Amino acid sequence: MIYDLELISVGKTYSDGTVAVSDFDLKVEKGEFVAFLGPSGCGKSTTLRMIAGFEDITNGEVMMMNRNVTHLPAEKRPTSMIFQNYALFPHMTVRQNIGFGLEVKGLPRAERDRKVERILDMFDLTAVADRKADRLSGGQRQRIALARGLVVEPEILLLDEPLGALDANLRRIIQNELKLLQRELGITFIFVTHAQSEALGLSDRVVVMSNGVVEQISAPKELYRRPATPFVADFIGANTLIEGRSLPSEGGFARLDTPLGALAGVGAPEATLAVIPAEAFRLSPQGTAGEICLPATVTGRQIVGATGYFRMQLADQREIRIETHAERALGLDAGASVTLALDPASVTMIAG
Ligand SMILES: Nc1ncnc2c1ncn2[C@@H]1O[C@H](COP(=O)(O)OP(=O)(O)OP(=O)(O)O)[C@@H](O)[C@H]1O
Repeated sequence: MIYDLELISVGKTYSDGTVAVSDFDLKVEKGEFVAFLGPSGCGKSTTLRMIAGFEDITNGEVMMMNRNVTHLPAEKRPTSMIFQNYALFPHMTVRQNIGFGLEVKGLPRAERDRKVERILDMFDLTAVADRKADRLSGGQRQRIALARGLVVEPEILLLDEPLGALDANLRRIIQNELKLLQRELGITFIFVTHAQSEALGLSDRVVVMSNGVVEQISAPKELYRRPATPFVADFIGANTLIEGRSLPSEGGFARLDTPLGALAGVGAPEATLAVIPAEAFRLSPQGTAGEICLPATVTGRQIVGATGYFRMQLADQREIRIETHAERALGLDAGASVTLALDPASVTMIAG
């Protein structure tokens, strides 16, 4: 199998001793959209810059299409990078900005012009092609940055929080455009973001990072349904984490002895942490066969249209929030005792 991009145990220690990334392994197929997601400072940008060739690699190797590019300068790599602040040249026109990369590569004038015109048309920028880049809106600048990255026809496009400077509305619009564009061109995208919804909504796979290490690499749905580490369980979605002591498995489910009683879920028998997504809790007087039933007390309730929002206290005093149909919420005021049912298939058991 030939991968577009392969990171083999890649690490980066800055000269001041900061370990920004350790042992990063990743294989990316042609045309995949991969997001690097994690809190500020977790090493996302450093990894992207190492892939681009803007940052020396301390350990490990970077391969692109079976070729070792670890020590290849940035301009010789089949990559192109788009920065959060777009890094446009303000005094150059849109056309000059887009053509700059081709000029650096030494393409003949006629070919350069042809490529630039084509991409201006594709990004709907022909009308503003002769304007200076600093006389444009955020959305237009964003398009220019994308056009500039794509005009050099990279195999891999690297995007470092490219939508970070846009307001929420424009961000949504450009997210859609970006996804369509990526599908259409079939180019591999590596996208850095700290916005969970952006990573889960746009990418084929998400790499979750924390403190310079990869926590999990999964498709968005899998990441959401089956977090593999306590960090991911806490960072993605709205989960309740309950620690316990492992019990023998039963009925194909791992089991834990917890302060709430025995819990069952999907995972290894030696797991010690139950991860319960907010939407898995169901208000039900007796549950159905095979479900786990937990007693709870209503501590707060709000009805908005057809939805009832509850705060509930579990037996170990922790508070959780659940949503249900408004009609089920009627009569359940603060202080009411209820039973919450849980399907063990929706619970994930992991090592704590
Ligand atoms: N040039 C540098 N010299 C020393 N340490 C650095 C340098 N650049 C980044 N770091 C450190 O390396 C770690 C990773 O930084 P990096 O910018 O890769 O994180 P990030 O996940 O991209 O964060 P953000 O979302 O804030 O951009 C941080 O601890 C950061 O302070």
